[in-house]
Amino acid sequence: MTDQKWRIVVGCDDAGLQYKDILKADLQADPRVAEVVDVGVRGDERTAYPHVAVEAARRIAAGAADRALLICGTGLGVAISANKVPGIRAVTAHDSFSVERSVLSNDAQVLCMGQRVVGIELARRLAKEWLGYAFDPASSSAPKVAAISQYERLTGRADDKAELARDEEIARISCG
Ligand SMILES: O=C(CO)[C@H](O)COP(=O)(O)O
Repeated sequence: MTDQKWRIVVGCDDAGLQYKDILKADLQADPRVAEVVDVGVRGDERTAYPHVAVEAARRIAAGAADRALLICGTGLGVAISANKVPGIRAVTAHDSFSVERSVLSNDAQVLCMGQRVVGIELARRLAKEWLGYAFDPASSSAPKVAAISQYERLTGRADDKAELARDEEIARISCG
């Protein structure tokens, strides 16, 4: 459980619009939520899911939001896209345990669901449960999440010299 009030971004493509709007209304009505920012799509918009997901993820990476809830047909494309933004850990989850562990094990800031996969009442329940979890930086999961960040940081380096240093550092990363 957490006392934190979340700043949340919601987003979807046309295949996730109905769920996004319902979940957005739930989040706006939840006392644990400080702010909900909708990055689309709305109405008849046809923006493809990668653009919406990356926009949402960038807001988190920039510190303007804490979390994002993204919906597409499957919840897969938005997760893949959001994960392209450095520092972002996005997951697709349609069950209670995975939603819990996405936060407590993985410190995932982005939860993705598929409107064509999960029923709306389960999606609503999962989003509600999701708000109740906060990652514990003192937990045994923290070094594993730190290792993910290290891999990301090191594999992002471009030049040859850095590549050598990167490989050496990668070899030293351990979740021990
Ligand atoms: O589910 C989607 C992407 O993972 C999206 O809503 C539909 O994508 P499409 O099958 O490429 O149209």
